[in-house]
Amino acid sequence: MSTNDSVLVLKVGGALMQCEMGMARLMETAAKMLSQGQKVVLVHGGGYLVDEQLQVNGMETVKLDGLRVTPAEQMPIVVGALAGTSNKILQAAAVKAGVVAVGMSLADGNLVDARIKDERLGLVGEVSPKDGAYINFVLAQGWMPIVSSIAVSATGDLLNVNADEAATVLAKLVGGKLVLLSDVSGVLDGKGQLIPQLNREQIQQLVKQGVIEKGMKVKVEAALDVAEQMGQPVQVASWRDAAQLAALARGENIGTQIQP
Ligand SMILES: Nc1ncnc2c1ncn2[C@@H]1O[C@H](COP(=O)(O)OP(=O)(O)O)[C@@H](O)[C@H]1O
Ligand SMILES: CC(=O)N[C@@H](CCC(=O)OP(=O)(O)O)C(=O)O
Repeated sequence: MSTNDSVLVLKVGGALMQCEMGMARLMETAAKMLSQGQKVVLVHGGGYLVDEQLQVNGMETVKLDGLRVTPAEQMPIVVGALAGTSNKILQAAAVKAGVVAVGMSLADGNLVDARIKDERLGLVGEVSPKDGAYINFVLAQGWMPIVSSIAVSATGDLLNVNADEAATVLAKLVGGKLVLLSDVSGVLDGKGQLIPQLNREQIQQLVKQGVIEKGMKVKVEAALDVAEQMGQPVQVASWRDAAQLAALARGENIGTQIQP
């Protein structure tokens, strides 16, 4: 697959939407990159907001290996929190920073193929890249797509896709460089120290030891899939860290490099 260095696919975790300052800093970084001609796709999660909304509605959060078990009765809440509230909160922050943002989901413009991932997870989707025309059109205007991880299957079911997996598929679709920004500075070792680089073997070892778990396990496995398929490192870093964002804007590597 060809790689176009001028597209950066940035994924942000849901905790960002609870931090005004974090959103402002991220959008200022995006505005700077866009003004330099860098194309940016922003993919977002919103797991925290989904948890909160489920609780308010008297429903339970159940996760299997970092993925939300999504029964049909929870779907309206999941879609509202991700494709609605989270997407629009980020769009508002983008507009405030002077970025022209186009809010969308994986269901728009034939971007992906989506199917049920595993019956045990309910309406959780697995996606693969399909047609880049829509997102490439948006990018060609100098606009920033802000993409939620809600997809629709060929049979018309709404599906909940893990946002790290959504970001990997969009990175493959646009041939972009992938950076996964979470609330931790990167992948941490058993002592809480940042690990600068990881390959498949090291990841398997750390997962086995229980050092990499839950959401970070999903993230690192998604990153490894892209790194191996595209033959380029994927970065796992933090949106909280102003120095990392500044380095990102300068085109430097930040956080943990997941190596092909
Ligand atoms: N080895 C690890 N290094 C860093 N974080 C880890 C590790 N293992 C588990 N985690 C957890 O993974 C979380 C990040 O994954 P997740 O919550 O899915 O992030 P996001 O919502 O930002 O995508 C961290 O906040 C941390 O609690
Ligand atoms: C299937 C699945 O787990 N979907 C995720 C989608 C949101 C997400 O991934 O949010 P973060 O990036 O904030 O974790 C969920 O429902 O929480």
